[in-house]
Amino acid sequence: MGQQTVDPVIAGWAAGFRPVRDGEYFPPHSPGCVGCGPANPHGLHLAVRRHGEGVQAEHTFDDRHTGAPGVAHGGAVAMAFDDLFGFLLYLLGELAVTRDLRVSYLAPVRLNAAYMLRADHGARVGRRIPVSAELRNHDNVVVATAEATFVVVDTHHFTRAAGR
Ligand SMILES: CCCCCCCCCC(=O)SCCNC(=O)CCNC(=O)[C@H](O)C(C)(C)COP(=O)(O)OP(=O)(O)OC[C@H]1O[C@@H](n2cnc3c(N)ncnc32)[C@H](O)[C@@H]1OP(=O)(O)O
Repeated sequence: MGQQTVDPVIAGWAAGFRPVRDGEYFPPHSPGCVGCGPANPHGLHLAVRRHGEGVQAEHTFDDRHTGAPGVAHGGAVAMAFDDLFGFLLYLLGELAVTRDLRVSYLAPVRLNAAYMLRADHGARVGRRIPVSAELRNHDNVVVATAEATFVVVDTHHFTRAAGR
């Protein structure tokens, strides 16, 4: 590393994740994370908690994430899923990144309405971790689903990506 400064967020990930009890909220990936960071004014501000061996979040998309009038942009919905998957890593104790993400949009996701997100992981195979998630409306109807493959990386992946 020499004289280079290690990003404190990456250093924190490298130090490992603290245990989180069932029902407890996780810390954000970073203060500026567009999915969950409280300091990002453009972000979703997802608040994610442990639910058994999975994770869940209540979320309301707002006008900042408009696609068609009154409807959440599909990219914003995909971002919510992708960020939610990132919290499964806290449970797994692995550093990993999204290699692919497939979203099925089954019904429009309305703005300013509460939804429930839930994600679970499968068993790691090689460096691959399969994950899946659902988005349900207040009537408990599934309006979108997602599947992704996360690939396990080491901290150098993030320091390289950050140009450090
Ligand atoms: C706590 C940490 C929180 C982090 C923040 C979370 C935020 C939310 C999640 C994100 O937004 S992550 C950011 C978006 N993703 C990226 O920026 C990743 C960009 N891609 C890469 O850097 C590389 O492609 C990657 C590190 C993922 C893989 O490159 P490698 O050269 O290291 O691996 P390789 O391509 O050889 O494939 C690794 C494994 O994945 C498998 N694989 C590759 N593509 C696949 C595919 N499409 N489907 C299934 N498996 C696949 C491949 O067969 C192999 O399996 P095995 O290890 O079992 O042999």
